[in-house]
Amino acid sequence: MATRVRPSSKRCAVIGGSGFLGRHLVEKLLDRGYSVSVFDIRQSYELPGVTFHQGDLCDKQALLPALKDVSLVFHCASPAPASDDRGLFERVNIQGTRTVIQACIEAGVQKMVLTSSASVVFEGTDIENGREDLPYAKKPIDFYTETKIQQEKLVLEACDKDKGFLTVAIRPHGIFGPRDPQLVPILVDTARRGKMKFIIGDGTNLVDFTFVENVVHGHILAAERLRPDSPACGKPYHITNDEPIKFWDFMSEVLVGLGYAAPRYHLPYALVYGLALLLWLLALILHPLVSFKPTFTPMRVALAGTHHYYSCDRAKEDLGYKPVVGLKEGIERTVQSYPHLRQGA
Ligand SMILES: NC(=O)C1=CN([C@@H]2O[C@H](COP(=O)(O)OP(=O)(O)OC[C@H]3O[C@@H](n4cnc5c(N)ncnc54)[C@H](O)[C@@H]3O)[C@@H](O)[C@H]2O)C=CC1
Ligand SMILES: CC(C)CCC[C@@H](C)[C@H]1CC[C@H]2C3=C(CC[C@]12C)[C@@]1(C)CCC(=O)C[C@@H]1CC3
Repeated sequence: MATRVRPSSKRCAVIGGSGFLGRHLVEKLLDRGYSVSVFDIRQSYELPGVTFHQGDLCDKQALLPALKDVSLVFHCASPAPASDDRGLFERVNIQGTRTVIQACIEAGVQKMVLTSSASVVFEGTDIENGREDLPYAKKPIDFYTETKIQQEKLVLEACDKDKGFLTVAIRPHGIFGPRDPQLVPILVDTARRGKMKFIIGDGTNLVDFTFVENVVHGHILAAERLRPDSPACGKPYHITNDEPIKFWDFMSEVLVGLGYAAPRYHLPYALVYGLALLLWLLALILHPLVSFKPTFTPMRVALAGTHHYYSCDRAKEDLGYKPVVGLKEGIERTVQSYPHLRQGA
């Protein structure tokens, strides 16, 4: 009689493992003795101990070989929020996540950890010390957020102890660190174009920025604590640095660290948000004729001018989470890692 080989608990797959967070996660998993199978639409590096599978996660047949003999799957793939492409977000984050779940069940995967986002509850207005029981945003701020909500619901609803398929979602916020393709590069590009002179609003709004290694730590704890008797089954967890900082202080520290001037002049929030909305609408209407991508999108302006910080008490209680790198050290290490983005480089 053919016996099915039980996948090793130290063999895992990282979907989206070529990305910023995914690669940091892969590196930490290797350090901890896991062997890793990466599935991504592109291959961005090579590492001993990692098997790469290149393909689109919407294609179940392409996914299955990457999940062979794997007991644990991390799903951290998503199109970049800046693409603002509704069709792409729906295809990858919603239909693609359905396919990932089906493929995991078919391949006998036992645990799945989704990288969701704390933004699933953000509607563009203040959130102070938000807990996981806040309702999902009824009016999500953009297509990215809208599809992250659907994605998280799909994954958490798929948790089924009887079938032996356990799921959990990690909701990070404002991830930063070495090799981030988004936050620091966009910030520096905006500064180089002379557009980082202004503070939107009064500059006192508190925000979470989370060093990438803390986000990785939260993912691995969730995976290792996820068992049929664990409170983590089918639940979302905020993972932050647990050190909310003024949005504009964080921006200034990064800018000054890289040799640029800190923003100084204040502009009223409502005015900038209104202009950003107008530009976004113009870009949408004129899209077939002219293509332009405004830097100050309504989403970025809302993130820059409101409080959005979250409690990670639930992760502390259920997962034993505690940040492993403080904000000050995280910022220093990030700034050091971008010599090519320094002023004058
Ligand atoms: N960067 C941030 O501040 C935050 C990110 N997140 C979430 O964290 C996750 C990772 O984000 P990052 O590492 O920042 O992004 P990233 O863009 O660096 O990585 C995403 C990876 O997904 C891959 N991918 C995209 N579409 C795919 C497809 N159809 N099939 C296979 N692979 C595909 C990309 O090639 C890329 O390597 C995402 O789910 C994102 O929504 C959540 C909160 C904050
Ligand atoms: C032009 C400036 C006003 C802002 C420059 C920095 C921004 C690019 C970033 C500040 C907060 C960041 C953020 C995200 C992307 C990059 C920022 C807008 C996310 C939208 C990434 C995906 C998420 O799930 C939530 C993040 C919130 C914070």
